[in-house]
Amino acid sequence: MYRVNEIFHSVQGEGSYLGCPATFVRLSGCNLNCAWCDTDHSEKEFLTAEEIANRVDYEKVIITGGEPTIYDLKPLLLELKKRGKKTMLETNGTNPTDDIRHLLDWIVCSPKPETNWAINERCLFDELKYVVDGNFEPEIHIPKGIKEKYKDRIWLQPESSNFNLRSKEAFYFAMKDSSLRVGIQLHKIINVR
Ligand SMILES: Nc1nc2[nH]cc(C(=O)O)c2c(=O)[nH]1
Ligand code: SF4
Ligand SMILES: [Mg+2]
Repeated sequence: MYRVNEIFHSVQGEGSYLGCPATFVRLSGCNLNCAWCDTDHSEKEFLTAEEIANRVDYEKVIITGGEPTIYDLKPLLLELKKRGKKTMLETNGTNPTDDIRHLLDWIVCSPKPETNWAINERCLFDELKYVVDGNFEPEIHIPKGIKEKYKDRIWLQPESSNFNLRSKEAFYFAMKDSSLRVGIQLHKIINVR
């Protein structure tokens, strides 16, 4: 059983798949407690893998939270793959993903200040997303090897409560280091889910 906050249909508002319609599965609970956490991940429903998969309408499904890797995601991912879904995960990078990598088409890792932007050595991913929050410094907080390996797939996302100022910071960071990329949260700008 999974503790679920919400299942909704929207458009990916962040990262490489920006603009793609997708079903979002927001699992409840998180292993961190970030100061600027903007997400309600309280529990609303208890659902089985099959019950969740039955509610996924779009081909793309984004599993998010909270922190989805606090669950054993295998049963859910197997159920989604059985239905031919393209599976995507949003994780804070603190837990391994190597054991579920083969069941995921895309993994977004978003390290957090709460852990000093650490990434678990068994956390495999396809792209990185850093929130530009006034404390984040690319030169200090992004490991050098990662910068080279993930060039053009490292998103700098302005923190939304101070969007104009943080966006400008993100611009300057990217202009100084061309492996970085300025991102947005489209859903927040247009105020949809
Ligand atoms: N539209 C939309 N795109 C998103 N991409 C990542 C989200 C998340 O909360 O993990 C999210 C979200 O909550 N809404
Ligand atoms: S990792 Fe994400 S969901 Fe968890 S507290 Fe931090 S911002 Fe919120
Ligand atoms: Mg969000």
